[in-house]
Amino acid sequence: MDYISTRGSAPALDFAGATLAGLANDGGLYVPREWPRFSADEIAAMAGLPYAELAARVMQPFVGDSLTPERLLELTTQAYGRFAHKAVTPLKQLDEQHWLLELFHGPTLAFKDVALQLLGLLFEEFLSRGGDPLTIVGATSGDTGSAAIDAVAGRARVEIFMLHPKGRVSEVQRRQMTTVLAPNVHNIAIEGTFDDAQAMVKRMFNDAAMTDRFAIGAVNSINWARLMAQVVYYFAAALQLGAPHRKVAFAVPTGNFGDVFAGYVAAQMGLPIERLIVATNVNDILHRALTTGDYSAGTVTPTAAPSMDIQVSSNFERLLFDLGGRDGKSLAAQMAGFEATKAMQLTNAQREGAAALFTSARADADDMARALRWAWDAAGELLDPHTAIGLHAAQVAGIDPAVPVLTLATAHPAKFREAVERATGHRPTLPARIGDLFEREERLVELPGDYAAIAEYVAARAVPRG
Ligand SMILES: Cc1ncc(COP(=O)(O)O)c(C=O)c1O
Ligand SMILES: N[C@@H](CCOP(=O)(O)O)C(=O)O
Repeated sequence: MDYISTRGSAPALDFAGATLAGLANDGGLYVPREWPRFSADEIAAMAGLPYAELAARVMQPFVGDSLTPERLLELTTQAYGRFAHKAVTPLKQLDEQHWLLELFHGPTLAFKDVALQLLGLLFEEFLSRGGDPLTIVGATSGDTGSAAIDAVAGRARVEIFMLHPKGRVSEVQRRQMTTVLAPNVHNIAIEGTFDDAQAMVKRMFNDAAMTDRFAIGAVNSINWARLMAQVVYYFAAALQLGAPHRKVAFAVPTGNFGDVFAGYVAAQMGLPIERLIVATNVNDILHRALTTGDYSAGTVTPTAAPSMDIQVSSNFERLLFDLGGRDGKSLAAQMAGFEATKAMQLTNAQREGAAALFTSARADADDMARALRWAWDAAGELLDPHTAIGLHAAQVAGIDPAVPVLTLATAHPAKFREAVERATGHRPTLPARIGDLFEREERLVELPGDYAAIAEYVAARAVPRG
């Protein structure tokens, strides 16, 4: 399997190359040249596999020759061995139609661990084969940061620089990043929003002054390997509810469009999915794009679901590429227009293609609080605010009552204790493994939201090529 850029002019790479490269050097995102497809019989044969085995089975076509099947299974076994639940991503039933797909049993209590625990091992594996040391530069609105740091802290030949928007992540989220004191971890709080941080990260991948000196790598979902690992839990969940003989729908709290794009990939691979419900908070660019075709970024409004306070959704580009006939040249022009004006219109093909599988809904603060209360009162479940937005969307999407709807529970409620307590009157407790988080020492620097300042900081601490 090789990987091509959504903007059509970067060199194609194999899986190991695309994993280490992160972003393509034409500014595009890597996608597999074609979607591998499983038959219904092949999917049926996956039922009952332990998670690590299912993961290796689903991911092998994407990995190609970069890892043997035996080595891939060793890595998935190691990655998912650190999860606190034996099923890794268990299901919980809320009522006759609605289910939670719990994705927060990893070390940092958010769905990001599912991919990043594996990605840390993939980096180690591919770097052990030679090449330059890796300088990871990432942006986080709260959860990617701690999951990526946990995955690479202390690993040889990797430095990680993680940018978060100062004051716009929860205290638990910040501490989960800043209390990791390994020398290869560098936390940077910037003035600005997640979008500002993400734009600076992407700029660094295209800054020859940096890329000539350093091998810049990505842990955000611009890195294809992130999404590949997330495809697995769509299979795991659907198989438990009767796939491939029965369709299910998924409601996905969405920001950077990575998680829900993984669902789209699962559908392309043959998993029967009724609908993918894109749930946004008031930062609703994706809801507007999917309902009206208008993809235009406004200013970011801080909410109680801060990890979704995003207006520029990186992975939407992957969807537009696929739905637009995989024409890199015309997508490059469309994205250049968006980068210049922060607005673009979807083409008819993109709109119609998206409408065939995606539905969307937007939740304001009241909708979110109502969903939190409903889950607590009706099912005795404390949700986190992001999951509550997903549940709201699941409940208003109008899915046929015969079709099970799974809401992706993307974070543990304890990461957002204040918001959960405000809505339900109940304060979730931190799981024992991070029970002492508030006693740990923090280390971070504060920098202006200015590319030159960030690049200078990284260049002074990263390990050069060679
Ligand atoms: C808890 C939580 N839910 C949902 C999302 C949105 O996921 P995505 O950016 O993949 O759309 C994020 C951040 O990415 C998150 O941290
Ligand atoms: N919500 C994310 C934002 C970054 O998204 P990513 O999936 O592209 O890494 C976060 O928590 O940091």
